[in-house]
Amino acid sequence: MNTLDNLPTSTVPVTVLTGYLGAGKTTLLNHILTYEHGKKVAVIVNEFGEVGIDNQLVVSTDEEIFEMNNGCICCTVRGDLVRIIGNLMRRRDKFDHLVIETTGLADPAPVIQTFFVDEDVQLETRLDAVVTVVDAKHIQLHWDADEAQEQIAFADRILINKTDLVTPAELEELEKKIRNMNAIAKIYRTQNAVVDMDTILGVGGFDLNNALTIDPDFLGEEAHQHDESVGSIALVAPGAMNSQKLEAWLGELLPTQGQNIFRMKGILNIQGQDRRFVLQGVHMLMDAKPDREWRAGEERKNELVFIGRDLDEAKLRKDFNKCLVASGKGFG
Ligand SMILES: Nc1nc2c(ncn2[C@@H]2O[C@H](COP(=O)(O)OP(=O)(O)OP(=O)(O)O)[C@@H](O)[C@H]2O)c(=O)[nH]1
Repeated sequence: MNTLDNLPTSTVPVTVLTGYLGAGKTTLLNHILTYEHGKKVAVIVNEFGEVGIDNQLVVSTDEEIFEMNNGCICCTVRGDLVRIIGNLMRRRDKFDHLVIETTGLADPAPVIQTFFVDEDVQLETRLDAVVTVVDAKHIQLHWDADEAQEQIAFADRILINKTDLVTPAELEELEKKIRNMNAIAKIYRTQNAVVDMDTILGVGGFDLNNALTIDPDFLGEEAHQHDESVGSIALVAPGAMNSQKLEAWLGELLPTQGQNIFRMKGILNIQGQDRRFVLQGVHMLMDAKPDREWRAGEERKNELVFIGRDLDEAKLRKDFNKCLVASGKGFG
C-alpha cells in the first residue's frame, strides 16, 4: 500500500488530460497554455503533435508501459513518463504546473497509476486532477469503446464539449448518463473547451489532506440507472466503522475486484478517531489516511464511492455495512 504522507510542499501539481479522439483536448491545452493564470505550465504529450506556443516545454513520448512485477495485472507504470518527469524536474525552476495529454485511444490508468506507484515521481509531483473532455456529439458512436468509458470513469473534472452541436435535450440526457458512470466528477458544459481555469487547475482531486465531500446530489438520489457496464455506486451509512473489519474487507476486495474498480473515494468515520479517514483508490492501488478533525456539530458518517465496471452493488453494500460497529450509535 502506498502513502502520500509527508510529501514536501514543493511538489509540482499534475493535471492528466484525457478524452476520446477529437474531443477537444488540444483545444483545451491551448487555452491552458495561453490563459493568464500566472502559472508556468509544462506539457507532456504522448503522441507526436505540435503545440506551437513559445516558452512552453512540450515533450513527446512513445508508448512504453511496464506491468508491475508483483503480479498485479491491472497496475502498470509508464517508464517513459517516469524518465521524462525526471528530466523535467532538472528544470524545475522553469515551470510550476505539469499537464500530461494522453492520446485519445489510451487507457488513462497507467498514467494515473504512475503517480501512485513510482517513488521518485511521488517525491517530486502530486496528481492534481484527471480532466476528461467528452465530445457531446460523437461520444454516442464510441460508448462501446472501453477507452471512452474508462476516460470518463477516472475523471475528477469532465468537460462536455461541443455543446453547439447537440440539442439541450440531448445534452441533458448525456449529462445524466455521464453522472451515473462517474459520481465524483464535476461536470461542465463547454464550447471550444472554454472553461474557467480555476475549475480544472489546482483541483486537489487526489489530495487526501483536502478531501472534498462527495456530491450530496448523487448520494441523496434514491434510484440510479445501472444499465451501463461502467457505473458509480455510492455507499452511505451513519455511525462508526471498525478499522480492522474495514481493512480486512478492502484487503480482500482490491486484489479480487481491483481490475474492475477504476476509482474509489471515501470519507469514513472510524471508531475512536477524532479525524476523518480518507481513502483514494485506483484499481488495486490505494492511499488511506486521516485528514482533518470532524467539526463540532458535523454529522459523522461514512461515504464511499466506487466507480467501475460490472460492480456488484448488493455485495459491496452488504460488505460495507458489515464493517460498521455493531451498536453504530454515538461512539464514533
Ligand atoms: N463545433 C465544435 N468544434 C469543436 C469544439 N471544440 C473543438 N472543436 C473542434 O474539434 C476538432 C478536434 O479538436 P482537438 O482539440 O484537436 O481534439 P483532440 O481531442 O485534441 O483530438 P485528438 O488529438 O485527435 O484526439 C477541432 O477541429 C476543433 O476545432 C466545439 O466546442 N464545437
